[in-house]
Amino acid sequence: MSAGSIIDARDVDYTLDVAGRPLHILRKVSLSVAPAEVVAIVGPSGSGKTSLLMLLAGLEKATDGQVVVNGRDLSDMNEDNLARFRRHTLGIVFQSFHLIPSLSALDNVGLALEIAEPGLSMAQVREKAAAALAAVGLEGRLDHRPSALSGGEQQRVGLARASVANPPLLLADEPTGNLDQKTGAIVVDLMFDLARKNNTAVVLITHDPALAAKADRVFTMTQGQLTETTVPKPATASASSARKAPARKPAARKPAAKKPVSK
Ligand SMILES: Nc1ncnc2c1ncn2[C@@H]1O[C@H](COP(=O)(O)OP(=O)(O)OP(=O)(O)O)[C@@H](O)[C@H]1O
Repeated sequence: MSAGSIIDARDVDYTLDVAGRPLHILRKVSLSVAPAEVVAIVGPSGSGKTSLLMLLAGLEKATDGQVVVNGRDLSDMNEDNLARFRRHTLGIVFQSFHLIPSLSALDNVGLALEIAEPGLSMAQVREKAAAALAAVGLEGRLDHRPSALSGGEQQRVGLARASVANPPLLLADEPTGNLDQKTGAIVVDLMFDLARKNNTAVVLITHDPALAAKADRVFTMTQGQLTETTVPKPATASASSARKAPARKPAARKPAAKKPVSK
């Protein structure tokens, strides 16, 4: 395993038992991501991208191989430890935002922070949540509920919520899937800028090669196999791959009738 990686997945197989037959979703997938590195995964629908993200989040277990995130081998962890790991290590950005409709933008973000850092006072929670929303340009929308926000604004709230506890890793599954192209590009720029400023690693899943090209490295998933892709950098992309990752402190999808095939 590479020393100091935020993600080190090695030879990961993920096979489901569907109606008594094995469905091989991931085959010998390996992925190593450095702290503060921004990577994108593209690939056709059904190729296994979301499944890989689920394994990295500890929401599904690999059938074979090893998934190590932030130094923790996820296959060894029970549900309590996995929940704790997720609270302190991950921010997740979803395609359909998943904001709580009855709560304001501030409270959506504040609630996530309270869960991640239960020791904070209400004043600290409000202050940090407001700062996270200001960091995504929503300082004027703190009291707005999701229904009063545009799609792009809702996804910015989702981004503020995912990053408010300053996790070392952001996982984003098609975060622009419900946005028009221009708004999607703005949200991805914001996500990558924020991650680079906070030294947060990102795994972005996207269908859009132009968005993927903004990442430090791009991978392609094809029929459950992951390969690194050489992508010419757009002239305006930040050259963050040249940046030295500084030391930092460590910090859902188809519910399904399925069960992993045991090794
Ligand atoms: N719970 C499940 N039961 C049966 N098949 C599943 C289940 N979850 C995933 N699959 C299958 O596994 C394959 C990979 O799915 P996955 O969602 O990981 O692909 P994806 O690349 O993220 O696709 P998309 O881009 O459309 O979201 C697909 O063929 C999918 O139908």
